[in-house]
Amino acid sequence: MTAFQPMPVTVLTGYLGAGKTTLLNRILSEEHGRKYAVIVNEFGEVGIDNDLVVETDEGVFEMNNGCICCTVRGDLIRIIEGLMRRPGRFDGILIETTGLADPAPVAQTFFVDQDVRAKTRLDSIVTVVDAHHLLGEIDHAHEAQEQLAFADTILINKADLCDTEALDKVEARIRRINPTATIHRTTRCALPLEAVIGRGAFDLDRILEVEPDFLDETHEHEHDDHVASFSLVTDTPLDPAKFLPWIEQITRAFGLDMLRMKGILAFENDDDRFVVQAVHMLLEGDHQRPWREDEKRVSRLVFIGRDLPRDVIEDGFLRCRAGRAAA
Ligand SMILES: Nc1nc2c(ncn2[C@@H]2O[C@H](COP(=O)(O)OP(=O)(O)OP(=O)(O)O)[C@@H](O)[C@H]2O)c(=O)[nH]1
Repeated sequence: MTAFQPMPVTVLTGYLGAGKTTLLNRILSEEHGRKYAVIVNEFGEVGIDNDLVVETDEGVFEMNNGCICCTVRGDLIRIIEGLMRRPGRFDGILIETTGLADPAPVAQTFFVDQDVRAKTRLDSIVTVVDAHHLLGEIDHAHEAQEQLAFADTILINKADLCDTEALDKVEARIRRINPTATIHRTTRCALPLEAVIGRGAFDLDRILEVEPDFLDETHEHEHDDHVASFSLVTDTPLDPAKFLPWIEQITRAFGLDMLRMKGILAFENDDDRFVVQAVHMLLEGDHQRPWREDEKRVSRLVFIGRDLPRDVIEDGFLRCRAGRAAA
């Protein structure tokens, strides 16, 4: 009989659009012979992330009812307890938090809840950074600072968008917040998996230095009240000739305040799902995979930003439906 081994848990965090899902998909796609249970939490009423994560044997557990660090901690505990009743099915748990989550309460769950604590071991908090946007954001985004302070491993991602001098500046800023974490520079989160998984890197003593009340359950934190999310949904197919120029225009016009946009779209006369994403003004779009027979061809877009004009954006979006007059 083998001795009981607590289940290793890796928390993937990082500000909006930094590359957490990209890293998660890399971990899940690599040939390593291990199986991971995945928990994804996102900010916004319409779940999109679940659809952007590659297929896994165990499925993806979604928590969309709020921020993982606030209202859904009870859900997190229940999901983990449920997973622990399926021993032998997987080798580790990966948790992707929303870009607006403070990782402290997530990490705290693995120490203050007796049951979870007995069965799991927090292996590492990995923080992904958008090298292109970090310096513009960090002073306004309290969550981004917390995510860096709590990390034991940091990926300075999107290195392809910066020169060495800019990356050095980003690294210097990160070091002011976290002098000890292991830092890697990456493009599309490409790095050997051993750099992020199974390192036993989480160090409670260091965390208690950063946050002396870490183990105190009443620990409070605040979110930026101006950051809000809304979702747009339609089951009428969209006309790409209208939608693509419109979304480019929206991204240009509102890019400064638009922290994140992502969507899964059904275009007219197109059997493939189209995924569109933006982080501020950087926009990407591509076909993903064919719509399945049993899937409703619904277009969903989620916007997260500071004081974005929902009515203007919604009006423009609805005008992109096939057969409607353009804006
Ligand atoms: N140029 C460039 N783009 C990247 C890189 N890594 C990720 N992206 C793109 O950045 C966008 C956000 O990536 P995600 O992996 O979805 O980021 P995320 O942190 O999961 O985003 P949220 O969970 O929505 O906050 C996508 O359009 C990616 O294709 C990179 O290294 N370079």
